[in-house]
Amino acid sequence: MQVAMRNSFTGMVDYPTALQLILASADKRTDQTETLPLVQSNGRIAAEDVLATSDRPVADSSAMDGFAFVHAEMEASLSGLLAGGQEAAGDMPLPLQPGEARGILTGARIPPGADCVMAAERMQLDPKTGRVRPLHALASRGANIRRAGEEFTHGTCLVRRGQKLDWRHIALLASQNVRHVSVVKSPRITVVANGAELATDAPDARADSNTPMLAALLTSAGAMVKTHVVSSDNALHLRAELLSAWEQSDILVTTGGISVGDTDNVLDVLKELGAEVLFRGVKIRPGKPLSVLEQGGKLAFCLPGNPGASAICALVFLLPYLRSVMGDVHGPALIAGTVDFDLAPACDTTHFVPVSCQANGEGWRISLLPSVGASDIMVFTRANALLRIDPHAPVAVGQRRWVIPLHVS
Ligand SMILES: Nc1nc2c(c(=O)[nH]1)N[C@H]1C(S)=C(S)[C@@H](COP(=O)(O)OP(=O)(O)OC[C@H]3O[C@@H](n4cnc5c(N)ncnc54)[C@H](O)[C@@H]3O)O[C@H]1N2
Ligand code: MOO
Repeated sequence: MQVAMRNSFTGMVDYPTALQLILASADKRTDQTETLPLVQSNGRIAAEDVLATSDRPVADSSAMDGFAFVHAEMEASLSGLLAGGQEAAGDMPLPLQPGEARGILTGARIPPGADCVMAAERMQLDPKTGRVRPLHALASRGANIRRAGEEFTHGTCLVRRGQKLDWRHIALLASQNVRHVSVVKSPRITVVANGAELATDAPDARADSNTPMLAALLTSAGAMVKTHVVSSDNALHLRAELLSAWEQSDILVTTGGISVGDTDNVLDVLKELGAEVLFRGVKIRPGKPLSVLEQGGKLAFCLPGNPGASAICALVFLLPYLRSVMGDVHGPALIAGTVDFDLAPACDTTHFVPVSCQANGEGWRISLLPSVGASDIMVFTRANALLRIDPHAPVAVGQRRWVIPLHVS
């Protein structure tokens, strides 16, 4: 006779269904915004479009240190044009005088009338006459002039709502004198680990690696993270911690205690607290026990205790949910490479395999790494990507596959 188990995995969903259910309940937080000084917005999601308030360059300007002049005058003059003063970036030049070649530095506004700039080293100055002319050929009309608005014009959208901001956007916005930006508020996540083995004085104590791991991963993805360890298998202790954690956060994450063992209390405790099961178990490996519950629009992600399984569930379910609630319109950039191994998934199960993805001259080569399975965290320090292998889609040497980078930013 089969041993009866609590909370068995009888109604597991497949990977696409689990992801769909999670994303469907992502309550967009893009209406919850805050305004930050520009430099503090690094890594945050823009809450609104930001438009250019001026052309860039703001006026025709020089691309070289040299001389600005009228092309037709220089072409017509054998002895060259009279060297005038010098314009630097920040000056507001007066119009060019007839017959004048005005000294000019890179970035300076072109004096009205000038239509050509030549680099100083391509010109010669006669010290006796004070005239300059090209050393060799005359540059073409319009040469070395950056045209007003050639990079972008007033009103151009510089940053779209939903863009994750980094140094590139910060530079662009700073160039427009933007001092503050409106960004989406970071979701508050509480991660609660549980298990009597996590008590330092347990007879066979184990270190908690899941809360530091998840805190790092989720912080990198833009969340504000708190962690708690319930180092006991007592359901009442867990209940008290989960109740306060859920009240104080937008997303609850638990690790451990979600399988079918006698001390796996997480599912029952959350149900007791009024949560409804979105799904119980997913046909994936590792990470099968992953269960997600919902209460009042908030989700609880119950990740398996096995550290490798916990990491993979966080990467493939929790991060997409987090990005979605933050209104992040760009997912992680996937990498395409060529696989150098064969691997057949168990039927009806989606596998997630840490892989090494190395450049080999022809592109990326995706290699399998030795791993002891769901408890393995060492493998993630050797791997740099995750390969998804769908049911009935075995991997074979030479295939092109997409992988998810492990680096989260
Ligand atoms: N009869 C069955 N047993 C198990 C099944 C099943 O279907 N039937 N599923 C297995 C799978 S798959 C997984 S994964 C694990 C997950 O179990 P739990 O989520 O309940 O995790 P625990 O039992 O609490 O711990 C498992 C393992 O992970 C270690 N752990 C737990 N928390 C942490 C932490 N914070 N940091 C580091 N390591 C942690 C714990 O010490 C255990 O070694 O269940 C299988 N069993
Ligand atoms: O899937 Mo569990 O996640 O094998 O350890």
